[in-house]
Amino acid sequence: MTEASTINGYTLHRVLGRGNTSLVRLASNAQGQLVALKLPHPETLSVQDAAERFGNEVRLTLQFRHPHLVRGFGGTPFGPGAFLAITYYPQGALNEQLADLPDRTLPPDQALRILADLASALTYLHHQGAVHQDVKPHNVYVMEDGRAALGDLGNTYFVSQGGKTSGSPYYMAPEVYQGEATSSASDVYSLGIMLYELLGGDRPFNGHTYEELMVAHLTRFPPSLTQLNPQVTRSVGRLAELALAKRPTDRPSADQIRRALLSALGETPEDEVYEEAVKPEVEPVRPMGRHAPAQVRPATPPGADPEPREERSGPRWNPFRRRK
Ligand SMILES: Nc1ncnc2c1ncn2[C@@H]1O[C@H](COP(=O)(O)OP(=O)(O)OP(=O)(O)O)[C@@H](O)[C@H]1O
Repeated sequence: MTEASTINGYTLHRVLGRGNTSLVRLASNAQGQLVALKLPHPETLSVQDAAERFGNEVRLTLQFRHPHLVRGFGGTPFGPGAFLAITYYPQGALNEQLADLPDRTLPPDQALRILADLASALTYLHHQGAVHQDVKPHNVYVMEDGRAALGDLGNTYFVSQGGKTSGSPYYMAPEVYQGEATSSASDVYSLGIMLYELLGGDRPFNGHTYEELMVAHLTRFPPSLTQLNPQVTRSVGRLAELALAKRPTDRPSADQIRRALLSALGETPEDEVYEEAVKPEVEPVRPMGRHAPAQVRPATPPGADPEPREERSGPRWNPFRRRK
């Protein structure tokens, strides 16, 4: 590397990836510890909505503490020096790991462990009064020991403060398609889609356009997971059905899912004890859309192909990219 390369005391190494919002670089701190450094694109900082989302991600990542939420080590939410230092996951995001598998399916116990970890992270967020809004493999990181962490808190909001509704069409709950605000139950639905996807090898609802996906989520019932994968037990198949209930009130809570998944792994679920959230040292970000009525901001504009054509052919193509 020839360019001068330190930012806020972190020495920059190679590029790990590039998302809609930021460039992600491998970096090391003064003690030589490797981290992933998220650096917002210049366009992110110049568009208010995107800049606020990045600031929100920095603030909440540093504030929340949970073993299955991506851990933040330091960051600056706003301005030209904005950055976020988080745990480095050598295997990249889960969608990238899945793309490398021949049939996109993990062995059941590995999938159940990842899902139980995500259910645990959601239980914590919901307990804090927050909604994640973007649960999907793109935002999940798995360590070599098989333990998972949920990341990308850019769209996370506290229910008491209100927030702009958003989501990714493949993972978005029926009521959100219908214009309702997101909730803990819509996060559970997104987890249900992942449950289906990780054990069944495909997402339960597909479509070429936003409308097709909306119709599928609102009206269709996918084949049972136990039919798709004989290794899936009836109780886990039933759990997926419940998590994908069309009515939010019919879905289990994240904690009920966590307990059921741990039982499926042969473990005895225990109550979770939470570390206190860290008091933010950074300037609080103005809650997004506080005064605005809940407004659906789907990842794909209505009528458009939900899978961005320009990236479809690449091996790292990611159909869940959020549009700015
Ligand atoms: N902690 C990490 N460890 C290793 N690789 C990472 C990490 N975070 C991100 N990456 C890599 O960088 C890519 C881009 O990250 P990410 O999707 O979080 O970017 P973003 O621009 O913040 O998100 P979005 O596209 O949703 O706005 C990921 O797909 C992954 O390959």
